[in-house]
Amino acid sequence: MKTFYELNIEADVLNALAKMGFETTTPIQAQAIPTAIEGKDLIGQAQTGTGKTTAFGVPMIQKIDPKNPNIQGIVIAPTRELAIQVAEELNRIGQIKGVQTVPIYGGQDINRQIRALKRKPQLIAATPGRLLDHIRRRTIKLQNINTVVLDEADEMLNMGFIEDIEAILAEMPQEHQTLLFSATMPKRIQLLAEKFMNQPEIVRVKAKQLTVDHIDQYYYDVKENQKFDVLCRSLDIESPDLAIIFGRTKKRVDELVEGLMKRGYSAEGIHGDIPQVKREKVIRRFKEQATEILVATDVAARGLDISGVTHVYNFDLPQDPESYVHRIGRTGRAGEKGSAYTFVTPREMDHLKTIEKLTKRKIEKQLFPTYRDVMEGLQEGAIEQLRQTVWNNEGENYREAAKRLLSEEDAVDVVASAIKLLTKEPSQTPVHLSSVEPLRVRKVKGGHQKRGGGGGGGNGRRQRNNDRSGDGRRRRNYSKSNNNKQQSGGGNKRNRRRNQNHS
Ligand SMILES: Nc1ncnc2c1ncn2[C@@H]1O[C@H](COP(=O)(O)OP(=O)(O)OP(=O)(O)O)[C@@H](O)[C@H]1O
Ligand SMILES: [Mg+2]
Repeated sequence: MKTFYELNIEADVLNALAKMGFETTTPIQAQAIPTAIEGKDLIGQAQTGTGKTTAFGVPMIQKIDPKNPNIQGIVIAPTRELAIQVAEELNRIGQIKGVQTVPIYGGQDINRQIRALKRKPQLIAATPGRLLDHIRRRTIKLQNINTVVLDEADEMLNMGFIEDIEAILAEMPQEHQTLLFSATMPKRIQLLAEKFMNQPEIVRVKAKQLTVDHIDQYYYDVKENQKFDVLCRSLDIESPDLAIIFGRTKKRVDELVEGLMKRGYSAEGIHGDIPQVKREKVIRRFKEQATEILVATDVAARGLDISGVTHVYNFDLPQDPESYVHRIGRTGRAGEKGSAYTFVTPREMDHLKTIEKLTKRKIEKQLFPTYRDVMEGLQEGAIEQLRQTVWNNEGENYREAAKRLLSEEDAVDVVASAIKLLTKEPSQTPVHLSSVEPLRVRKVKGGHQKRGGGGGGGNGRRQRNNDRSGDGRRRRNYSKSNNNKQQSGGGNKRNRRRNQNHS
C-alpha cells in the first residue's frame, strides 16, 4: 500500500490529507493521482466507496494558483446533494493551501450563490442545470478553467444530461484537462467520452467484481403484495444502524415512508419533488442518525457518502443494472461491511440475471423471515438486554422486590413476563401500497434503454419546475403512535436506540 508521500503531492495538500486522517492511499488514488498530476486526461473507474473524490480532488487542488481570483476548476455532479458533498471534501483537501470551493446547485436561492461567488472561490462543484443558469447570467465564467471533472461520468454522459454537458464544455477554453470518474463505465459511454477528451489514460482498478466484496448481497423472491411485510420483518431481524431503501418512483417513496411510519419506524424520504431545503434537512438528519431509514429514488443512488449505513434495500429493482451497483454502494464504504437486499418478483428474475452478469457476482437467494422468525429475534434481543442488565449489576436496588415477587409467583412465569414486556411485538397495522408493474426493459429510439420513471437526477432543467412543496397530499402525523412504541421498549437495536433518545 502506498502513502500519499510517494505521489508527488505538495506539502499543503499532504498536510490536509493527514488532517483528514488519510494515511495510506486507496488503489484508485495511487494509480490516478500521479497520472492526473502529469496533466493527462483520465478516465478513472473504481468500485464504490474507494475514494474517487480524493483521487480527482488532490490533482485538481494541486494545480490551483491560490492567488488567482478566477474559477480554475470545476466538478460537475448529477445530484444536488452530491455537489454539496464534493464541495465539502474539496474544501477539506484545500483547507491549508487556501483553496475555496463553492457548491452551485438547483433549488437554492441563486442570489445566495452569487454572493458566495463574489468571494472568489477557485473551484466550484455544480449540478449542470444551475451551472448553465450562472453561465448565461455571466455570474460564472469558465475562461480560466484548467480542470474539469465529471463525477459519476457515465451518468453525466447519459441521455438526461448530455446536452447540458455539451453546452457547458463549449464554454471552456480549448486547453483544459478532463477527468472522468465513476464506479461504472459502460463501453458505449466510454467511447462517447473519448471523443471530447485528449487521448485519455484509462485507469481501472483491477477487481474481479464490479461491487466491493465486503457487501453481502441477497435477494428475496417475493410477490409484489408481500414486499412491504417482508421489508418490515427484515428490518426487525436485521436491525440496521442506518438503512437506505430504494423505491422506483416518487409516489412509491412517499407511500413507503408513510407505511413505515405507520408501523413505528423512523423513516424519511428524498426525491426530486421534495423542496431542496427539506431534502438537505432529511440528509442531515439521516447523517446525524436522527432518522434511521432513508427512503429514496435513484436521486440518492450515486456518490453519497454517509457513514453508518449498514443496509441497502432495493424495494424495487432498478431500471439499469449499473444503478444496482451504485445503490448498494451506499453501504460498505471505505472498507466497512454492509448488506444489500433486493426484492425480486417472479417476472423480474431476468433482470436479476442481468445484474449478476454485469457485477460478475452471484446474489444469494434468502428465504424471507416469517413472523415467527421475527418474534424469536426480538425475544433474543430482549433476553440479551436482560442479560446485560444482570452482568452490569444494574438490578442491585431491585433485589428485594424480586425476592418478594418470587415468593408469590412462579419464577419462569416472572421471567417470561419480563421478556414479554421488553419485546416490542411488530406492528401489524395494515399498509397498502399502490400497485406497480414489474420492471420491463423499455426500448426507445436509438436502442438505448430508457431510464427509470421518476427516479431522476433531481437537479437542472429536467427538474426545474418540479420543486413543488410536496404533491398536494398531506402526510398524516403518526408521532403519537410512534411515542407509544418508543416507550414500550424492546430488545433490538432499534428499540434500544429509541429508548435512549427518549431518556
Ligand atoms: N485514503 C483514504 N483513507 C481513508 N479513507 C478514505 C481515503 N480516501 C477516501 N476515504 C474515505 O472513503 C469514503 C468514500 O470515498 P468517496 O466518497 O470518495 O468514494 P467514491 O469512490 O467516490 O464512491 P462512489 O462511487 O460511491 O462515489 C469517504 O468517507 C472518504 O472520506
Ligand atoms: Mg464518488
